[in-house]
Amino acid sequence: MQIKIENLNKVYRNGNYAIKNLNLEIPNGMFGLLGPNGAGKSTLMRILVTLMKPSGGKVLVNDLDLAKNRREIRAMLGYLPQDFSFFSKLKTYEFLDYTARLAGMKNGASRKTAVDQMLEEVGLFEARDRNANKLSGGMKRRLGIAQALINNPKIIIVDEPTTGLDPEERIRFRNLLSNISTRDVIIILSTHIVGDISSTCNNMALLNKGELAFTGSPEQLIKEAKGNVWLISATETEYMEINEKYPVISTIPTEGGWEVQVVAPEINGYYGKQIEPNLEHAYVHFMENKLNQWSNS
Ligand SMILES: Nc1ncnc2c1ncn2[C@@H]1O[C@H](COP(=O)(O)OP(=O)(O)OP(=O)(O)O)[C@@H](O)[C@H]1O
Repeated sequence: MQIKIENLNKVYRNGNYAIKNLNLEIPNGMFGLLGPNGAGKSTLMRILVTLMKPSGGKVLVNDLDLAKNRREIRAMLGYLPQDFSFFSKLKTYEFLDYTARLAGMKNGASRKTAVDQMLEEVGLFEARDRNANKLSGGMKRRLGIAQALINNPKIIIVDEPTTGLDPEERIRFRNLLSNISTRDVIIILSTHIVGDISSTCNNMALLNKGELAFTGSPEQLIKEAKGNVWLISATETEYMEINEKYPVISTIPTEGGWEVQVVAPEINGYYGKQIEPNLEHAYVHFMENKLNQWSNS
């Protein structure tokens, strides 16, 4: 599977320019779409799932054109929207059975098998008789992914899937997606949570104000931050100054002061050492430096 996005633009009726000349290739596997609020992630997702037409440009899925082959492409899609909700009166298995019917699975016996298998896969089989609205937040998200997967989609699009989940459920959800990504599918994971991408995605894109700021592997983005992450041993007063001067990633109290992680090319006058960047550092480095440089130029 491959998605090719060419010169994509989206201007909303009120003049908001949500996607600007976007060119992007999305290969098989798990693809992370990262960007701050308002970057254009949801707009791009909505275009990809055919809920919205772009103002200009092209999207190709393998050799199919999204503008001309909407029905064929729809049949390949599974979508978990950010604000996923379901009919409260239905039991968990009833809800999934209903979505399977909507997806065109007409045969009752094979639909039942598919529903049971899917409930098993997302770890909801034991909860199948529970009302869907009584499930925990994490279980609801898993039911959301189950409805997106029920018709064996080739392209799975999940928008901010881990928002509101506790750490354990977040890891579980990521692992579930990772398992599925080993098949011949594309999973696009849109998020502003860097941790969701670092642990699962082989490729990613960084969007900012509707424009592509970076695309490549998370490792490539991390490489760009090398030499720009510091661990400073600071006194209380120094810590206050540092907080004003640099983006602080984390602080740990020590005896008589603080250990402060910052992203900066140099730390004039402070006592510290360089440390290996992770994706969170790299994201902050990129947003602080490159994007500020661009907007100033
Ligand atoms: N229906 C709409 N009408 C007008 N402008 C919109 C509409 N939906 C989104 N926008 C604007 O388009 C831009 C991109 O929004 P979008 O929701 O795609 O970003 P996002 O990256 O998904 O952000 P978030 O994480 O906050 O959902 C923003 O400036 C937003 O205000």
